[in-house]
Amino acid sequence: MFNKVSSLSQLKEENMKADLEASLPAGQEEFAIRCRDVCRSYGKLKVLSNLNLTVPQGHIYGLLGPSGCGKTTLLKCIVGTLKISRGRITVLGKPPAFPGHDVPGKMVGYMPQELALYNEFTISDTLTFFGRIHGLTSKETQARMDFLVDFLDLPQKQSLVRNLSFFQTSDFRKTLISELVRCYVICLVSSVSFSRIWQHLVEIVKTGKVSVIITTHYIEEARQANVVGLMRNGHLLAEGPPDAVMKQHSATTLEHAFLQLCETSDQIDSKRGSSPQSGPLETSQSFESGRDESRPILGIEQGAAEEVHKYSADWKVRARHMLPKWRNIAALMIKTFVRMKRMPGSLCFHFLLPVIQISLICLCVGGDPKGIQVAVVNNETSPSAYSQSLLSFLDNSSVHQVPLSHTDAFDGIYNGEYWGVIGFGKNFTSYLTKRMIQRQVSREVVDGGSVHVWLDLTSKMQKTFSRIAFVENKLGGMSYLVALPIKFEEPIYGSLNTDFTTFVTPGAVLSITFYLAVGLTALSFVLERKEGLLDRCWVAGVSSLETMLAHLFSQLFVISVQIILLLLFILLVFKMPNEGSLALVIILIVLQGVTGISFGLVISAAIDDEQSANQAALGIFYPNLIISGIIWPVECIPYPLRYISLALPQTYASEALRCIMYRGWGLSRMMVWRGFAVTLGWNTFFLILATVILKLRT
Ligand SMILES: Nc1ncnc2c1ncn2[C@@H]1O[C@H](COP(=O)(O)OP(=O)(O)OP(=O)(O)O)[C@@H](O)[C@H]1O
Repeated sequence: MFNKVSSLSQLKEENMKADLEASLPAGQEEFAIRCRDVCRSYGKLKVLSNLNLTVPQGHIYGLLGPSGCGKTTLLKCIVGTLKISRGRITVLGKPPAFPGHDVPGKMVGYMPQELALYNEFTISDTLTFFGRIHGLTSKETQARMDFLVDFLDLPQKQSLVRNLSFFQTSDFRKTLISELVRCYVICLVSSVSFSRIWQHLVEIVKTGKVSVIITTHYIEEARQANVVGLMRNGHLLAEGPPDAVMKQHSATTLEHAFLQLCETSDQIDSKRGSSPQSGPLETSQSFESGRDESRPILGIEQGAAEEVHKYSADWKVRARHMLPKWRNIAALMIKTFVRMKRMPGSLCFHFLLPVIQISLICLCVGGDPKGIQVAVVNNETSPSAYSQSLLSFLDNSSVHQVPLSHTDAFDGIYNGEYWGVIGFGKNFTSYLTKRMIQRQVSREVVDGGSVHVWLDLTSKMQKTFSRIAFVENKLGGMSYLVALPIKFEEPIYGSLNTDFTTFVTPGAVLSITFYLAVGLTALSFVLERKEGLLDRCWVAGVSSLETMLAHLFSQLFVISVQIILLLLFILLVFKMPNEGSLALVIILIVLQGVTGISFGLVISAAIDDEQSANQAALGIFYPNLIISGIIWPVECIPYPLRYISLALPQTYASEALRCIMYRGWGLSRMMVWRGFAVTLGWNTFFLILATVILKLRT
């Protein structure tokens, strides 16, 4: 076993030498990281307070301190994913996130406390992904993969991460970063209790060009580090080699030394607190008696006054720094596709969901009602009576007529068995004839010559407005037949058979595409942020714009398949008319999908937990559906609300899609281009907003 480890170590050392053959830039040999008077707050909570820390080049630095003292915050500031409020940090000679400086980027490796692995990835997928974002060739990745699998005794490369044991996963995470990255500074937010991994890190720093900073709250674990920094309440109490720190405080363990330092710090605090002249404890004391911690340690010399560094970068370097890198976008897209491939059930569900939704709308919304039970009380018995003729006009597939006596009909409607009662008096035919022939008739004749209708307008009827409308229309139609015949000519647009489904479908297609896209993306960053994967990628040099574009492009693939299936169903299965350009129809739906993706990205960037992200996505669904004129015309919306409706992403777009599909209009018509313009405007706004939020939050 030992032989295997040492030969692997040799191989590893050779790899490291090859990787680090390019020497560090001049002036950076002394120290890897230097923090001076660093302050950082979360709102009113001051987490880092005038912190000074120095990590010499080629050392393992153990950053120790109790939970919540600010270790992770400090590491995030060092790797450039968090901005400091005050002070100065230099990593390998320049501040983090300085244009052209590869921190964050290939010079720094970071493994957060969270899992930071994709559970549905195999070991091979994981290494390939991280290798890609660190710019390794596939050959290099393969060599490192072989080393890791042997070194950690991992199962097959094709084993899923979720199937690894707890310890295998933990070791895999910790070693992954140091193994893959050709970096000069490695930051690990976790304890490294496994001796083989310590040994591994010791070998890495032996090259003299790599420095490691490890945070832990298990103080004794850091005895093996070259330097330790004891941290409390956001600043360092002491910094130095572990033996020196213990000797300084005549302690046998680091833990005792730390306790002693805490007591001293508390005493100084209380003394200062009791003296009116004294200020807060601004700078901490190092292990060298009386020495301010901001002064050099471990022989690193520094002038009495802090040298004021001025950094500048060429505009070309700045521009290159801002521009998205295709390599990173491609790596993130491939990652998303691999995840999709590993979850085929979920992918099929995403593809089929819009088809199921639009099919349900076409089948269940807007059609004619069937089998409505209506009681008929006809007091005329003659087969040639007008009442019989009028009843024969009713569509029997919709209205099921139940001939009953007056008492039974009313008992039935009171018991909820019938939707209505249609009644004819016994002299209906003769009175109706009189109404048609005579100029003036008595009230009795008017009443006896009318069809009497009693409807149950509660519950069922109210819930199904279209059915009421239908019943009223059918029954009302009988009076039109007598009094006011209307002939509908061939319509200008649409057909006489146009129903509610036809009106709803274009808006429904846009709405389904939009909301499924929101659903696909609203949780994307939330989950990745929670798992530490976003931090992990950002430290590797992936920018928020690249993350955004990668999500947009990969989700575009999913919505394209959804749109193709949707169109096949509405045009071929449900035979919705399309008089206009199919290309325009497709482009408008795709653009609405992009609006949904970018809105999802805004939610994802702004919100931290799944529940709130889900609530935000669901919360806007119904109001937007109602006031976008999708299920009922905008003209019915009362005025102040109508202005809001017109500004929404789907109101003009639904109108445009209806105009293209049913009127055959093109982009020259204002009602069409307005839908495209509003959609493009929202896309741009959401994408910029999501990028800005992501950037501000790092
Ligand atoms: N995003 C955040 N928003 C608000 N407060 C935060 C945030 N992240 C950390 N904190 C708070 O800052 C303080 C320091 O947190 P930090 O994670 O840096 O400590 P730590 O020493 O790394 O602790 P641990 O070892 O338990 O991870 C804690 O009180 C924590 O609650």
